[in-house]
Amino acid sequence: MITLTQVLEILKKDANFREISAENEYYYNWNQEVTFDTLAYDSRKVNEHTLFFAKGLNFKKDYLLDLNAAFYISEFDYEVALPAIIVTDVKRAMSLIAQAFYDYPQNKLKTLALTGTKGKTTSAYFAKFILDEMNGGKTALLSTAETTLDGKNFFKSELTTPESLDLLEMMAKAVENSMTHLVMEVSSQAYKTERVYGLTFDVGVFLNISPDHIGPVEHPTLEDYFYCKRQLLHHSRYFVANAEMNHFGIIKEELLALELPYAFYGKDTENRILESAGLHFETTGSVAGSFDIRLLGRFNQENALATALATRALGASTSQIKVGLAKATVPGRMELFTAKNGAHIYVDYAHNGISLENLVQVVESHHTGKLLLILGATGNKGENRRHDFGEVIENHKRLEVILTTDDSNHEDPKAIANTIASHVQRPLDYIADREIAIKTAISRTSSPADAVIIAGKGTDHYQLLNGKRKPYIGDAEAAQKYI
Ligand SMILES: CC(=O)N[C@H]1[C@@H](OP(=O)(O)OP(=O)(O)OC[C@H]2O[C@@H](n3ccc(=O)[nH]c3=O)[C@H](O)[C@@H]2O)O[C@H](CO)[C@@H](O)[C@@H]1O[C@H](C)C(=O)N[C@@H](C)C(=O)N[C@H](CCC(=O)O)C(=O)O
Ligand SMILES: Nc1ncnc2c1ncn2[C@@H]1O[C@H](COP(=O)(O)OP(=O)(O)OP(=O)(O)O)[C@@H](O)[C@H]1O
Repeated sequence: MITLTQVLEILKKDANFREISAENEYYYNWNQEVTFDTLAYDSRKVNEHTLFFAKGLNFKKDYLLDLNAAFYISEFDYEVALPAIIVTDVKRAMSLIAQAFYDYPQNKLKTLALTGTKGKTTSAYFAKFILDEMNGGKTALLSTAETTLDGKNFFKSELTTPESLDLLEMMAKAVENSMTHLVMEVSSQAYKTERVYGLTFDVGVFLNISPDHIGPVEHPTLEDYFYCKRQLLHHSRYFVANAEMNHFGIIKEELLALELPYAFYGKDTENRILESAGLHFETTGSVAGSFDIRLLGRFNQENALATALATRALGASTSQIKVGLAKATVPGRMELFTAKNGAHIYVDYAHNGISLENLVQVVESHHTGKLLLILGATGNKGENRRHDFGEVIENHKRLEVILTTDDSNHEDPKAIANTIASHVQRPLDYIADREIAIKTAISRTSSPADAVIIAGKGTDHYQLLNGKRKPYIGDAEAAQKYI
């Protein structure tokens, strides 16, 4: 519960309050106390005691007409019967009011936030497995792949970082469920749209940066994308950063200016990977030791080192880090299945050129036999991926490729496949049905030297076709069905 007095205090303190607008008059104070028992940003989820947030690009005045709520908060006076609290920034207001409404759950959890272009989900799972070793399974997790608020039940997330209202409600549930730690991914959009406004994390991690999420609905430029991600530096008590990432210089300068305690990793720092083999690596520095992980690839060892440093800052011992990392699996990221003939089937979420290149390189270096690739490209978005995928296939002549459907949406999957194939000199197969494509690829393997890479969908159990999500068995399930 929260009162109108508390709401106005929060907004005034944040220099976000403009006025209350009611019945054609403006007020700085309201002479009657009001108690709100729910907060909502969806007009379909209100009651007469709700404080409603009118926000969003697609918000319509119609949602407020005849709305049975107590007050609404907005940047815009819609001049409707319902009294309005007018603010300069509704999303900031939503975050701060939600924190008070849920009694500041962030202060009752030790929080670890991860950002970066690649590796957030993988590192978030690594961190959860390590912290679970330390706290006996009391780590809540908010990731692109899955969310858990009790450490046992997992559900699929809609956004990488939820809207502040949902986020604070989830944090409060985690506290109610006796969780002691929360690991979460913080996307650049979260900072751009104030989903984490007013939150400070115990540990922040910056994994890497490369051009991504640049476009009309996300970030106008790489500068904006990077700047938004760097906001995590300003909202962490301790920071871990990859010294090998692009533009690391400014991160270092910014951290020094903030006088924040930090750990850097990568060459030319004390925290380095010394020796690295398939699933084993050795490190030097504050978490020196030898570690095993279940995911191939040097970048996953870097994710593991970043996570080791971050969880160390939260009190994890080297042995807890070792055990956690050795146990960690990540849904849809380098999931490995072994066929009866010994061939390895890799299911990975890689859905752009860079990720696919990394993935293929890793698998190629571990398999001397046949290398099959199941791949499609999304329709009506990321069109340049078709060219990038073509380049990867062209660069790796050993790949035997079966092109297939991957969220073709309003486009023809065959036409998408033809565009990928147009960038490749050799012929590629095409099987529209993704499950049959997977079955076919597995049937073409014969020994442990062979591998099938199923790229793109990761944990998705749907195909986006003609604007609708149609049920799909899932890559991992299809792999297990036919091995
Ligand atoms: C830019 C942005 O933050 N967009 C998110 C935001 O949209 P918005 O605030 O503009 O709201 P909107 O969808 O235009 O809808 C308007 C409002 O009308 C309300 N409504 C609607 C219908 C009705 O009858 N009554 C009503 O009140 C809705 O509840 C909503 O509050 O709030 C919506 C939920 O309230 C999100 O679904 C939406 O995510 C969009 C769709 C999205 O996909 N965002 C992506 C770009 C994103 O955030 N991605 C990052 C990941 C990036 C990464 O991988 O690194 C993420 O964190 O997920
Ligand atoms: N540190 C890394 N550097 C480069 N590539 C990586 C790294 N970690 C993971 N990848 C690759 O990127 C893919 C996505 O990994 P993951 O889901 O962990 O990242 P993410 O940051 O959550 O991604 P997204 O923002 O696309 O959801 C993996 O399937 C893997 O191929």
